[in-house]
Amino acid sequence: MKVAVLGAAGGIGQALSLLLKTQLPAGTELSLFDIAPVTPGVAVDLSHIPTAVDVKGYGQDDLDVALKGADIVLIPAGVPRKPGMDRSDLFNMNAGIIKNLVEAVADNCPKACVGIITNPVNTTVAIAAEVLKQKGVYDKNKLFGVTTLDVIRAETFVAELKGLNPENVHVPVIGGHSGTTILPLLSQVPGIQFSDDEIKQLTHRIQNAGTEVVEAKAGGGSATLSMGQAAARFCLSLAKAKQGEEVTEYAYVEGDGSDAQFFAQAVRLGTDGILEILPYGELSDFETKAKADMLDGLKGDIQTGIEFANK
Ligand SMILES: NC(=O)c1ccc[n+]([C@@H]2O[C@H](COP(=O)([O-])OP(=O)(O)OC[C@H]3O[C@@H](n4cnc5c(N)ncnc54)[C@H](O)[C@@H]3O)[C@@H](O)[C@H]2O)c1
Ligand SMILES: O=C(O)C[C@H](O)C(=O)O
Repeated sequence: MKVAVLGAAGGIGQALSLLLKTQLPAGTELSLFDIAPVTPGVAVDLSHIPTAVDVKGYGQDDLDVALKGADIVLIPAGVPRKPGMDRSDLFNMNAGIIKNLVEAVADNCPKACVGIITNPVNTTVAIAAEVLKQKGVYDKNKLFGVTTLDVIRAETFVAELKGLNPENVHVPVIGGHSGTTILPLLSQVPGIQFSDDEIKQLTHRIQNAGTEVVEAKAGGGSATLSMGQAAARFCLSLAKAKQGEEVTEYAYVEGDGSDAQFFAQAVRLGTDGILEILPYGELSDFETKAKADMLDGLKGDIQTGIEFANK
């Protein structure tokens, strides 16, 4: 199996690559690409860790070879937020980066499962889908916006509030990946009841957790370490699924369009990507209203991506 990370020298890229070097199955090739000149050095550094994962680093001119034959591609390439910015403010910088990188994915590894981390995810995933369609290789079962960070945050915050071990807490998070489009389904957390106040406060904290990190880093970027962990979890699930294990994860994917063309939901993964998008079940009144209130915004974010890719 070959796993490629595009943007591998960045804050997320390095954390993710470290976790993948130590956790991917033996025999995997880990291919690191970034335009930053340090990239081959990051690969040499990681290559001294004694696991049977073979790391190679590629710079600026070697995108094609970095991607050739990859089974899984993770893309955290691009600019992060600073305080005062919304994720959508990153569109001008990151849209073109995603377009170029996904074109190369289509040319070099058209059958790969692709996880988009670069913000604004609500929009960059739509760009990626359009680019893959233009290249005639789009498979909606293999394109994912990585929203795992929303899930691990929700589980952490619920566990903190209720004094539980976060490993035993499971919180569905649906919708998109920005502000109110992030919709935790606290009514569906097994075995835990919340007061109305707790629901309001937790929902707000989960929706604003990215901003919490951006403000705490005070101009030094956004979440990198927790995102590295989240992306590694998602990638390892894709890898397990490729090897025949059935795994369920949440991700922002193209489903039946009943909410929006792309929508984060639980997906059952198999050897060829999504086997099944699982229904999210019955929502509480609070969640039903929150979903209704955010859908137009999410659809607008998606439309922005479609228009960008087709202009
Ligand atoms: N999906 C999520 O939940 C989530 C979470 C955190 C951050 N993000 C997003 O991930 C992105 C990266 O964040 P970061 O903190 O790692 O940023 P960073 O600045 O630390 O790293 C980004 C890396 O991308 C590289 N890069 C830029 N253009 C490139 C190109 N054309 N090809 C290859 N590499 C390129 C840069 O050289 C840099 O090394 C941001 O857009 C951020 O908003 C998403
Ligand atoms: O908040 C950001 O800009 C980065 C990321 O989307 C996050 O949720 O941490």
